[in-house]
Amino acid sequence: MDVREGEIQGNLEADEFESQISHLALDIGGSLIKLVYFSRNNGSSIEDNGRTKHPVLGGRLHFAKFETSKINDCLEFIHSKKLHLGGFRRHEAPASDKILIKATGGGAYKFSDLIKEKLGVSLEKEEEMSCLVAGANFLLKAVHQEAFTYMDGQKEYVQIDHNDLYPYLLVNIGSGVSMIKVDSDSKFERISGTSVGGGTFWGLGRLLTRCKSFDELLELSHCGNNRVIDMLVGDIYGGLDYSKIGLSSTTIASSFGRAISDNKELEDYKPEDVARSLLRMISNNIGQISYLNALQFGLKRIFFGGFFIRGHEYTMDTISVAVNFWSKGEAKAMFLHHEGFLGAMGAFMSYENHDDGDSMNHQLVQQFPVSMAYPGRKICCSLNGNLNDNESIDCAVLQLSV
Ligand SMILES: Nc1ncnc2c1ncn2[C@@H]1O[C@H](COP(=O)(O)OP(=O)(O)O)[C@@H](O)[C@H]1O
Ligand SMILES: CC(C)(COP(=O)(O)O)[C@@H](O)C(=O)NCCC(=O)O
Repeated sequence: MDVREGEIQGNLEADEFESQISHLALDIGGSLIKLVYFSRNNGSSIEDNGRTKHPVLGGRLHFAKFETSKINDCLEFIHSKKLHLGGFRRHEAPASDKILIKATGGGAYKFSDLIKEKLGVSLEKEEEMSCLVAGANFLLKAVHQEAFTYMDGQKEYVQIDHNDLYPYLLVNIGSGVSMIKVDSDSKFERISGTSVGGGTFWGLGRLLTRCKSFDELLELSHCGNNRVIDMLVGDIYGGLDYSKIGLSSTTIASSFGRAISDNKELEDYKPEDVARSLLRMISNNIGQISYLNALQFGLKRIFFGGFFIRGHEYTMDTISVAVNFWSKGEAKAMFLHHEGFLGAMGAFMSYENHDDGDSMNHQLVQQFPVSMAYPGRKICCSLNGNLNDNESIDCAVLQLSV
């Protein structure tokens, strides 16, 4: 089981916690299942522009993930915490079909029957790209220190100007990669994608290194040296730079290229060198394709999400260098703290489209200050802004009478 928030009960006693859960959303991807859910604290009230007082549900957004291949563990987790009761209700439906949980990703289709059978709830499917965009827009606007750059070991938070966020390119590196041009809160287009993504890294890495987990593979790549396997420009040019076309002797000329002439077998290479080379190849390639798409559509800002990144320094550094190199410093790679939860967050946001006569008559609002709640949304979540240690985030639900 790979749950980021094993520690969620740290905030509340289990019983208390379970009774206060509302709104569970799922993103069931090719590799991982992501969960976002809201737990309530005690109510209070805030004023809307100093005039109307609205009741407020203080609470927390929680984030958790499981491997898709271990979906039964995930369903058990949901069941044990009674998270499945946190959907919306169709009052007119028969008892067995009353609760709907928002879900996105291919698994919302693939596992719909299994979830119905095990949890007795139906899935209300939300389109994956819309959810990614809604989640990214929301997190970028609502969470302080959501976006950052990473280059040469330096992490720098990016202040998001709500009036100058669009257009941008969203690159979601999940099992595969989707590239989405985001023009506004509601306008976007998936402009490209590549099948060489996180699933490729993990799949090939597992075969080549015999690592048992993704994190083990990432860790291994920390201490590897890609030069042992990659063919560098210097290997071809007798140690020289190829300055005429701007390539230094240390630039990779051909990923894994040395393996053709070394007369070695796979066992002769250190797994850490293989892992390093693979990570660099995939990250570089995604960075380059992303930049080319950004160039084609005149986009200067590129946000990278998806769990391939995993907050891993070397991955981010490689992507940043690729974007910087190809754009000659014109475009910038930025990363998102909630990288892999964009789709689940977007599915969570889509509860705003439902009025079940209960807790959906509300807005999740920016508590401080209220005016930052962005318009045109019933749920415009958030937050004091800061993330705490267990990755859950404080937020407030403003209950509106509609
Ligand atoms: N614990 C993990 N198990 C498997 N893959 C992981 C894990 N952590 C990170 N990854 C990487 O994240 C990718 C999945 O990212 P994600 O954004 O969840 O996409 P998807 O929606 O396709 O599951 C995997 O292909 C792998 O590269
Ligand atoms: C099919 C997908 C949208 C599914 O999303 P995922 O589970 O990988 O996050 C994604 O894998 C993808 O965009 N693949 C690349 C396909 C292509 O454009 O060639």
